[in-house]
Amino acid sequence: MPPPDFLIARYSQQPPSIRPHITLTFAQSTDAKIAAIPGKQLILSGNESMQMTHWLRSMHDAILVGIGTALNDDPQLNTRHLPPHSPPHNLPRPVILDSHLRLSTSCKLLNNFRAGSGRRPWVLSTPNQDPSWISRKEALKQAGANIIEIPSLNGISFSLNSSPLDRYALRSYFHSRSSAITPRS
Ligand SMILES: NC(=O)C1=CN([C@@H]2O[C@H](COP(=O)(O)OP(=O)(O)OC[C@H]3O[C@@H](n4cnc5c(N)ncnc54)[C@H](OP(=O)(O)O)[C@@H]3O)[C@@H](O)[C@H]2O)C=CC1
Ligand SMILES: Nc1nc(O)c(N)c(N[C@@H]2O[C@H](COP(=O)(O)O)[C@@H](O)[C@H]2O)n1
Repeated sequence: MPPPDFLIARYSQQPPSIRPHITLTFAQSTDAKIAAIPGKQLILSGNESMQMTHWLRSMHDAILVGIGTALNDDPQLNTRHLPPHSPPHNLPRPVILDSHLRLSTSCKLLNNFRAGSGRRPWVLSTPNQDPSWISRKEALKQAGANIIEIPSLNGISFSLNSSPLDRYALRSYFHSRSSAITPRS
């Protein structure tokens, strides 16, 4: 089963570009909230909206979240709400902004990767000589994460059109948006 026509129409209209295509999405309550009490995941989307999110995930190379979301929600960022398909639906590459390497080695993203049901997560972090950062880096690498070191200026200074990420040929990002992340243009 392909994605719904309105999504195919929308995404086939993209002009060829040297910049990656970025889709920014968030679910919002009727009183304009996107998150609840820290430490508690808030599910706002109904079934149809969630399915659309998962179709969008299947149509992008990567999905970007901040470490706050990774710690709070322990997300999977996969396409499990879509009907089974052979070959399987495309899974987006999880990309996590995490300067201090706070990601848990037992998070679902790494568990799924090790179980063969998710892509290897890429963790964007800030180079650091602190022994505890180095030891967390080794632990996360052992757990399956790909750690990409990017210099930091008030958070990771990533720019989706001219950053080290370009080297990895990701041409489309699905940004599950929190309030915090704003890429530099
Ligand atoms: N309703 C919805 O659709 C969605 C809701 N959410 C909710 O949002 C909440 C999390 O929000 P919050 O913790 O504020 O934000 P994020 O999840 O975006 O995490 C922000 C953290 O990411 C790290 N970071 C590194 N580089 C950057 C950068 N360049 N720009 C911004 N952040 C960077 C920083 O931590 P450090 O300094 O340690 O690197 C920063 O504190 C959760 O409750 C989650 O459920 C999230 C996504 C979608
Ligand atoms: N589409 C959508 N609706 C909501 O109500 C949400 N809370 C979110 N949140 C985003 O999806 C991530 C969870 O993904 P999994 O279900 O674990 O695959 C969460 O971390 C937010 O990025 N999205």
